[in-house]
Amino acid sequence: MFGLDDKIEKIKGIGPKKAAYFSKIGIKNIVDLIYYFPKSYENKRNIKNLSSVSDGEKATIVARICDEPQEFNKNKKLKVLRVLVSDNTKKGYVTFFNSPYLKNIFKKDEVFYFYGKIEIKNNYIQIKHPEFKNIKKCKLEEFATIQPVYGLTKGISQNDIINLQKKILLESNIKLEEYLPSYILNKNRICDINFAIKNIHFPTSIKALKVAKYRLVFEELFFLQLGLFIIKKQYISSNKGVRYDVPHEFYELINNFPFQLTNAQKKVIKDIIKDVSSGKVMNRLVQGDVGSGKTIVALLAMYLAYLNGYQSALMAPTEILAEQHFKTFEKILNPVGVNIGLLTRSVKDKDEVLNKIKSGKLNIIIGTHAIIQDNIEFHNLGLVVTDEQHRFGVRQRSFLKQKGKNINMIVMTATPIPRTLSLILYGDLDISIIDELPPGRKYIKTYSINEKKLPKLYKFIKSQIQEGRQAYIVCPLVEDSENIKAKSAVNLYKELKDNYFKFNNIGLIHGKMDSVKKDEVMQKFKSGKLDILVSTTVIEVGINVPNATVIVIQNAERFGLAQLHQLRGRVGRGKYQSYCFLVTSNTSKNTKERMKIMENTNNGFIIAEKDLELRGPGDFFGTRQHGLPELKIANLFKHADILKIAQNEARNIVDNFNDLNDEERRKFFIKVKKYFKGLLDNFSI
Ligand SMILES: Nc1ncnc2c1ncn2[C@@H]1O[C@H](COP(=O)(O)OP(=O)(O)OP(=O)(O)O)[C@@H](O)[C@H]1O
Repeated sequence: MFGLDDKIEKIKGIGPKKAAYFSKIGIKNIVDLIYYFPKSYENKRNIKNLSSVSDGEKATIVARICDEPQEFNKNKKLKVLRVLVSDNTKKGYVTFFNSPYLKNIFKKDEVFYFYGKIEIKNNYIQIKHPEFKNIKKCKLEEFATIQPVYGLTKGISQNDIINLQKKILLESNIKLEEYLPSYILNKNRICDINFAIKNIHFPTSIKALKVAKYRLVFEELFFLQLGLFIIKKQYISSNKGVRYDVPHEFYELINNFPFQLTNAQKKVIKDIIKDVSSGKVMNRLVQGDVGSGKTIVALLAMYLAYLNGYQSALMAPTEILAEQHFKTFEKILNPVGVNIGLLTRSVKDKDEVLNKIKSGKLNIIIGTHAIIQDNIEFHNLGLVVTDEQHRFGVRQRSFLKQKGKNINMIVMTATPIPRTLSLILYGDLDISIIDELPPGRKYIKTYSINEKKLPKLYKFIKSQIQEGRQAYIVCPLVEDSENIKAKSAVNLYKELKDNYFKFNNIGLIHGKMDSVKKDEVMQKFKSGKLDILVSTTVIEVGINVPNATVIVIQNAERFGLAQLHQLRGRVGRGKYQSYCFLVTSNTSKNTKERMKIMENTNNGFIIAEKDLELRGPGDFFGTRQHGLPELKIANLFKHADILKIAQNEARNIVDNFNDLNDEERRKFFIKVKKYFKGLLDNFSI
C-alpha cells in the first residue's frame, strides 16, 4: 500500500540512482509521479483495414502472415526483413531493419496486430518497424491502448515511467481524497480526481481522456486564479490605505497642460482617485496601447501623492527611460514645487540622493528596478509606479507590499492582452484600460519590404530628413555574430555613415554602451542634432521623440509581433505622418502572415490576439515570467473557455469564503499554497 507522500524509492525496483534521475524531472514522491502528466499519447485504438488506411497516419491493423518473411541486403549495413500480410481487404508489407531474429516469429498464416505509421506509395502499403503482438497471446484491447508519452530525461525511459505509473495507479489501490467541492464538480460536470488521474495516464477511451483532461485543466486554472484572488483580497484587508484628498492644485496642473487629457486618460485618473480616496490600498494595472499617454497618468498619480504629503517612486525598465521620465517630470512638476530625484546606476552623487530620499527632501524618485532591490530607506513612501517589463511580476509586487504598509501601487503595461488573461497575469490587481490615443495621431503606414529595396528606402528617409524629420533604424544584434545571420547595429552604422548617409548626422546606440554615452546619444537625437539613430531594441520601450517619423526594423522576422508593435510605437507620437518598414528576406508562410498583420493594423489588442493565435499552444505568456506557477497541463489561450468558468468559480469561492465549512477551507488552502510554492506562505484567509 502506498501513501501519496511516500518516496518513490518505496516502489520495488527504484534504487537511489534511479530516484536521482527521477528527481531531475521533479518526481520525488508518489504524488509528484501521478501528477506528472503525459505530454502526448499514442492512440493504438485507431484500428483500420488495409483498404481504408491513409498515407502518414498511425494505425493498428490485424493481419495474417501470407508468406515466409523475405530477407535481403539493401546495402552493406542494412539488412531488410519484409513480411507480406493481408487482412482480407488488401495486402501490405511489414518491414524491419537489421532484425534477423524476427524471421522465426512471423509464421505463415498466423495473425498479428501491428501498430505503426502507414506509408503508401503507388498503392504499395508498408509499415516500417511496427509494434506487434500475436493475437493468440494478447487481446485486442490489451494491445490497442491509448498509450501515454512522457517527457524524459537522461537515465529514464518511457517504459520506466509507464511501469511506475502502472504499479501505482493500476496495481496498487491508491485513492486520492477529492479536494474540489462537490457543488463545483456537479455544476460543471467535472469528474472526480481518481477518475481524472487514472485516465490521464491510462485512458480507457478517447472520451475518458477528454473528461479527465478537462478536470485537470480546470483545476489548474482554478487554483491559479484562486491564489491570485486570495493575494488580492489579502492586499486589501491587511493594508488600511490612507485616504487622499484631491486639492484644487491637482486640477490646476491638469488645466495648465498644453493639451486636453483624452477621455480614456480621464477615466483612468478617476479610477485612481476613487482608489486612493476610498481608504483602501490601490493595486491598479494601467493597460494602454503604445503612445496612449500613460506617463502623464503616472505623473498625475504621483503629484497627488505629493499633495497629500507622500513620497512616490517610479521604476522604469531601462536607464534611458528613467532619464527621459526624469526630464519630463522636472519640466512639469518643478514649477509647482515638487523635488524630483533620479536614481540609476550612473548617478554620481548617489549617497546624496539616498540621504535626500531618507530625509524626505525628495518627493518623487525616478529610477530603475534597483529602487526596490537595494534596501533604500524612504521617508514616507506612499505610491510606487512600476512597469511590467523586466519581470516585475506578482512575486516582486507581493515583496514590495510586504516592505511597507499602505503602499499604493500602479503597474503600467503597454502590452494589451484580453481581459481573461489580464485576470491571470495581473490577477492581484484591478485593471484600467487607456483605449484611446491622443487626438491628431495619424495611422502609421507599415510596409514589409525585401532587403533589395533598401536603397529606395534610404532615399525616402533622406527626403523625410530634408523635411526636418528623424528616423530610427533598428537591428537585432549589437555586433556581427558568427552564429546568427542578422544585421548588427555596429556594422550597419559604419556602413551607412560611410555611404548612404555620409552627409547626414547619424548616431549609434546599443545596450553594451555605458550609460553616460547612451544618454549623450539619446539627448542628441531628442534635440534633433542627429537625423538618424541606428539602434538595437534598447529603444523598444517608452522612448518619446515626436519628431521621428520613420522606423526601419531590420530582420523583422526575428521579432515577436508584440515587440514589433512596441518598436513601431516609437514613431507616430506627434502630428506628422509616420512610417514603419519591416525589412525581411524570409519568405516563410509564418513570416508573411505576421508581416501582413503588422501592415493591416495599428491596434495593439488585435495584434496581441493574433500573436497568440499564431504562436499556438505552449506557455507562451510566460506565466513563470510573471512570477506565477508554471502551467503543467492548461494552456491560457487554448483553454480560454475553461479559464472563464474557472475564474467564475474562483471568484465565487473568494467572495463567499465564509459559506464553506472549516474542513473545505482547509483543504483548499493547502492545495493553493502548495500550488504557489511559497508565495502564499505569509497569507491566511
Ligand atoms: N491627451 C494628450 N493629448 C496630446 N498629447 C498627449 C496626450 N497625452 C499624452 N500626450 C503625448 O503623447 C506622447 C506619448 O505619451 P506617453 O509617452 O505618455 O505614452 P505611453 O503610453 O507611455 O507610450 P509607450 O507605451 O510607448 O511608452 C507624449 O509626447 C505625450 O506628451
